[in-house]
Amino acid sequence: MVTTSSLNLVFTPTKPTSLSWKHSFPSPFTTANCTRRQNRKAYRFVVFATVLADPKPTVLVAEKLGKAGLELLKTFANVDCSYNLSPEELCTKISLCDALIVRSGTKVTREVFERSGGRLKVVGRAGVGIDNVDLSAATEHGCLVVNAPTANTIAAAEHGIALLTAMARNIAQADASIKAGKWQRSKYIGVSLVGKTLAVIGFGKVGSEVARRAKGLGMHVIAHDPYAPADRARAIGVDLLTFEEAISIADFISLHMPLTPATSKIFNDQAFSRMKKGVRIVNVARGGVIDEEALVRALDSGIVAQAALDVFTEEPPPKDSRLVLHENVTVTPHLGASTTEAQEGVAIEVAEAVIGALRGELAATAVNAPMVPAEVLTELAPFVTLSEKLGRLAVQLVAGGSGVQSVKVTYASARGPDDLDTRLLRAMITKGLIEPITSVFINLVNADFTAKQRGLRITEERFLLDGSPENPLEFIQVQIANVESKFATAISDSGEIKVEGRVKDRKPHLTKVGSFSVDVSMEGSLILCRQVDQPGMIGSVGNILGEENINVSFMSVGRIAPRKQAVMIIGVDKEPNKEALKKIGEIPAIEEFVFLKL
Ligand SMILES: NC(=O)C1=CN([C@@H]2O[C@H](COP(=O)(O)OP(=O)(O)OC[C@H]3O[C@@H](n4cnc5c(N)ncnc54)[C@H](O)[C@@H]3O)[C@@H](O)[C@H]2O)C=CC1
Ligand SMILES: O=C(O)C(=O)COP(=O)(O)O
Repeated sequence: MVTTSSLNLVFTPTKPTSLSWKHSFPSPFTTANCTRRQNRKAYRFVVFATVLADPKPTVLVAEKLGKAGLELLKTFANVDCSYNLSPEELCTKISLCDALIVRSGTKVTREVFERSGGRLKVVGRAGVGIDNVDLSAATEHGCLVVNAPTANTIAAAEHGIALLTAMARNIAQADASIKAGKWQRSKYIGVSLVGKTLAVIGFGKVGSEVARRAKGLGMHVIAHDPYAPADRARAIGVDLLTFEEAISIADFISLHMPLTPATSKIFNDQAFSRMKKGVRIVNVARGGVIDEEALVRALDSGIVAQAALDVFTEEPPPKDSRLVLHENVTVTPHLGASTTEAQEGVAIEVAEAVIGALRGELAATAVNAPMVPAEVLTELAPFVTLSEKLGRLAVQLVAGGSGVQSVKVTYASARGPDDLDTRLLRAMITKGLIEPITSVFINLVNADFTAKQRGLRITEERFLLDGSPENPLEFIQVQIANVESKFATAISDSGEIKVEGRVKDRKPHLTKVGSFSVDVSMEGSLILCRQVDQPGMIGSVGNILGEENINVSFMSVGRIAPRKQAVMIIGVDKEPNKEALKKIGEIPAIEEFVFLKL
């Protein structure tokens, strides 16, 4: 039977477990008018574990941002507002920045991430569409991308309705004509909206607000959105139809989907050929969802009677663009989000998200990382620390040249799989496994990507325990298969390096090494020894460390049986020098030992 005894020789108080990174950026949420935001239920999780050299991070604001957002940023960071940078100027500046804030006018390309030299930690998009940010490159570089998805919804919807009504009544054309000295009342006879069918393509935040408003104008509204829940549409009195059905029965079509490979040029010759002759189209989404040349053809042939466009494939569009100059086309220069209210809103939304991310927290607007709700995170916090330390410990037990390829993580919990989100834990185990052996910086954003790139296969297993699921987890076990260990004792009976940990008093504890049960708090550095169990062992090692003035923070001995093999784990405040380690190795009863940094 394996028994455990544990002995705390010198108690070293530990810092409370903190999920924010080790840098000490002050909280920006200290002024009275920010308390509402502070109290708002935010989603938070660990993103970065770097210590930034400058006490204040630098945020590059590359496009005009609302004043309230800038003020908020300035409470926390050095803010560099440099608008209209050329791509080369952006790439040059970026290596000096921890965060970048953009709107739709800046292309955040792979080169931007490459040239940042790893310093860029977060890109904030002060708006919804993130098609101007190379998300794959961001993820590969461990750079978080956040957006401001809610604050401009109403502005975009109102602009959609403004374009719809302006188009139907020829407002822009009539305005231009009267300013040119003409009075053409019969030329600008419009069409009525009441009773007409409007197809909303993309029934998300903006699309559903457009639908609501169009119903108020007496229109019959239908929608197409492959991912929208039918009950949400029903609640607004909108029928969800297929793309073909929706575009073929509509008198008006309003576009509100994101630009993705699937939606790129979805409005092409074929789509236009299915529409009712004389259909009218509004686009406040992205220019790229329309094949603009096909739209010109459809306008020329009369299939499309009118179009009202806020967005273009290329922005600004070429001065001689046939589409823009077409007499049946009304255009605005990407003004959907441009209201005073929306700009203040997105500025605050994005500033909060960027500050949160730089502080090691994250608002609910991460685009390239999973989100963990605040209450779940509070519960998981000590397990997050445990996960990273288990990974860090396990990989240091691997003998050089073994090549870690296959890692199995077992989560023992009384909770069902739906009640336990392990993405954060897996990311932190990955971080612990990879960071000690490379110069790669790992966070929740790039953990899975980096593991995959390095050929590291991490499988997860749940071990369902009986009993009350009060604690999210009972223990976590990390096993590395097909490797040699520099501490043979760490190899379990089934042949893998195995370490297991639990959380006690919200602190991570190592509770198993190989087949030996132990119990040590996982902090500082550890010396793991295998010896023949006999009196005086703790004293012998303690004396050697004492001579070197090394504080021992705790000790734990796990043994198979009295006077048989035992594992002794000693926590030390600093790394013993080579001489001291050699002396420990020379204690006759010690069969093997290893020094590990947590
Ligand atoms: N012109 C402007 O200034 C503004 C433009 N926008 C753009 O409007 C669009 C919508 O924004 P939100 O409503 O906030 O986003 P959202 O994410 O709430 O809604 C987008 C909807 O499109 C749907 N969708 C995805 N693929 C689709 C497909 N193939 N066909 C039909 N629907 C599809 C999604 O299921 C989702 O419901 C985005 O492209 C955004 O960038 C948003 C704000 C301002
Ligand atoms: O939020 C969006 O998706 C928009 O298109 C708004 O773009 P903007 O921030 O005005 O450049």
